[in-house]
Amino acid sequence: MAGLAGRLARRWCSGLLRSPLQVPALGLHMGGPAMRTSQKDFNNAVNQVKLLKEDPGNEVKLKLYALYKQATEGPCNVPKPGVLDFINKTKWDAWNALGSLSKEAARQNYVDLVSRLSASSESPSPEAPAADRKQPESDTLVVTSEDGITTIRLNRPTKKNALTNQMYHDIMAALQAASKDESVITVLTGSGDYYCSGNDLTNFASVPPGGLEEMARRGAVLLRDFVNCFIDFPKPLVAVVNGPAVGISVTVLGLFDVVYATDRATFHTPFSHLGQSPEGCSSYTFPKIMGSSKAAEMLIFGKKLTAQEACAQGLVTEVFPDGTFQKEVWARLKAYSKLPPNTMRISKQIIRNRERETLHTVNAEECRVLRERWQSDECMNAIASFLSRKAKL
Ligand SMILES: CCCCCC/C=C/C(=O)SCCNC(=O)CCNC(=O)[C@H](O)C(C)(C)COP(=O)(O)OP(=O)(O)OC[C@H]1O[C@@H](n2cnc3c(N)ncnc32)[C@H](O)[C@@H]1OP(=O)(O)O
Repeated sequence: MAGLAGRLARRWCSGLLRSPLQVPALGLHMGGPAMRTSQKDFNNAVNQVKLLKEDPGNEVKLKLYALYKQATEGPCNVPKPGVLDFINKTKWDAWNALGSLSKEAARQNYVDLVSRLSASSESPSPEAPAADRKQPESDTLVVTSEDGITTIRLNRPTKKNALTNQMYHDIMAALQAASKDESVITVLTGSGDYYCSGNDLTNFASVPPGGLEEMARRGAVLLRDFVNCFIDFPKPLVAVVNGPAVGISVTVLGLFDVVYATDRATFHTPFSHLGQSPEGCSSYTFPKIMGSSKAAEMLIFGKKLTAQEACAQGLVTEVFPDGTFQKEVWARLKAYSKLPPNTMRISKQIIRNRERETLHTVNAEECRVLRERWQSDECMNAIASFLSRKAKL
């Protein structure tokens, strides 16, 4: 929860430490019983925050904000912002979470926190980076090439490998590079216990100046380009599904040549729960792979399949016991990578080329429909529910 709150708060937090306008004025009545922390200590701490050498990160800034409000105004006493007012709601939640903490205790906590921050900013420890420091975007995707196999690894395990907008771009770039490199097989897999939890729902949290309409337009362009990269990928493409898969990470599987899954994996396309509609060409590939009624159960009703069920439906090529999954799969892929590369590429083309145009048409149509869905109340309410932690799959 705190991690998500911090992310949502990034925009307003970014200037909090520097701009006095964003820190409410002091000079409040701070009287009352004997206090361990004087008003002077508190005022000093407020000034000290602005002089910190290192950005303490959004989580900490949110904590500082909440303690400041509690110390100066007491328990949260303003109406809760609407669910779609993500930023103010995040701030309100942080303040409200302090409950009936006294002004004195809040002031003390604020001063203690600032003193810890000042100490650590004086002697930074490279071995112990701040837990909430943002990783460089490039770390969320790791691309390696070995034994004729290029592996694209989703590397955001703490967020179940949810796909940020940056990751969509990075995956497209990685696929472009893999299509031209020396490797013969390309693999997509995930780090940690999940394969991928689908689109990062906070992608929808920062609405650009053009409003919801512009956000939906941009999303549709990005989605179309992303899926096109899978449709046009020229070499054998293998998914090594190391855990549960959700949303777009499931739908594009219909565009892979082979899908290996651990028996821990599940396959879930909860579009109706999210007020969204199918993408990744699944409206075409899933009925073709598993028949229209099984596809409907997944894509309309959001039925989650086990790995064995997905294999029985033809979406997964083979399921492996989790304990031996990595060993067995990589041994097999290494053996396949010794096969003649041109022959494999040509075989893929003859299997896929016939329907390539159809897939592009399907992709464009799915993106057009989604663009409308993203502007619907059903969709916005579902996303707001997830972001405010009321809903989870
Ligand atoms: C260019 C745009 C293209 C869009 C294409 C359209 C794509 C559509 C889709 O992909 S639809 C599917 C969207 N995904 C979801 O709805 C999944 C939402 N996540 C969950 O329901 C759950 O997190 C879970 C079931 C995947 C895992 O539950 P659990 O094991 O209990 O873990 P946590 O919920 O505690 O998750 C840990 C941490 O990760 C964050 N997180 C997980 N998934 C997402 C996500 N999809 N978007 C954003 N954040 C996600 C979760 O919030 C936790 O964060 P925290 O530690 O609280 O900060």
